[in-house]
Amino acid sequence: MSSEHPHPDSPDPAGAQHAHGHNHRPDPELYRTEPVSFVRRGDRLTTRRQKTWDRAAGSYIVDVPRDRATTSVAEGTRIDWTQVFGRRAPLVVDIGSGLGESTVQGAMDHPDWDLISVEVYTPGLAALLVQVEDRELGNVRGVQANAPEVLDKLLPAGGVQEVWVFFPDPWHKTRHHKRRLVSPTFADRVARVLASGGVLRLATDWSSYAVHMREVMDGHPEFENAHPGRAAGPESPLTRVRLEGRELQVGAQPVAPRAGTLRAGVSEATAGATSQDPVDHRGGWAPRFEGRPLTSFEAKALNAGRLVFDLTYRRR
Ligand SMILES: C[S@@+](CC[C@H](N)C(=O)[O-])C[C@H]1O[C@@H](n2cnc3c(N)ncnc32)[C@H](O)[C@@H]1O
Repeated sequence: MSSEHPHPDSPDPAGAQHAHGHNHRPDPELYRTEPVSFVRRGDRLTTRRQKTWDRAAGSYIVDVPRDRATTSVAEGTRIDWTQVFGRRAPLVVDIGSGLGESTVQGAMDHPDWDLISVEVYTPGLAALLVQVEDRELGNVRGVQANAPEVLDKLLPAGGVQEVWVFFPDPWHKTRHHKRRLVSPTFADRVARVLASGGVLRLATDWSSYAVHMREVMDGHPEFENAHPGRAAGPESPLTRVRLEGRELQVGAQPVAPRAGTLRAGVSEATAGATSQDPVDHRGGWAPRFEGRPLTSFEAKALNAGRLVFDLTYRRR
């Protein structure tokens, strides 16, 4: 997957620089009120995916009226999911579904659920369609649109059972943090669509993003951590990253060493650590979600020595 996904931090994303620099290339995303969390990438499909797309997109990719950008959702759009799936079933929304592995796994494990893959990347959705056809899954649909707009405009208040955000683009550079998908406003959006008792599942292989996610979600009044205090202290993956210098091989940019007892090279990732105490006393990390397949993307992170942080929050 990563070979198909150029790292969002490598090229300067459209708009992040050109909007302020001397190169005034128009940015089609700038009309939006918030920076988007993705960079549009090549949409070229392999022959198999193209054939599948041509045959199956009409049935499985939900038709979304657009505003200005091709990934936008026009104001006033409503979707009747009962009509789309032909039944009323618990809705699970996989945001930034990549090549669709988690969606497909969820659909196979829970034929009684309906799964919605939200992804802007056409080859990802085409890969999803290949699996949906191969496995004859009737309980999956794809939506090709910007996730915050999907949450606001296409999903009913209190109508969703689970929202999954697995390995969102990390946006390492400080000036790009505003592009991170998980933010307080994102949490508000998820809170609106989740039913009471519904669940938000998060996973990332970057400790700085994990700390940020935990900060945002622990601070949100509508959510409670499903595993408060779990894996704190020496058990915490965060403690291990801090002490073992596991993010030395960061691809995107060199990580800044911190002063004090932390090993040189431990990143800003380490946000929240004091130079005296690298131990994560708070914990709250969830066990690995068993419904999350090991994607090639996650395998690559593990091979690079990074750890994976799972978080689960329940809507009050
Ligand atoms: C790093 S990949 C992870 C894919 C998958 N969840 C996994 O675990 O392998 C992140 C994906 O999120 C998608 N994405 C990022 N921002 C998005 C947004 N605002 N709306 C929809 N998809 C988005 C990207 O196109 C990319 O495919």
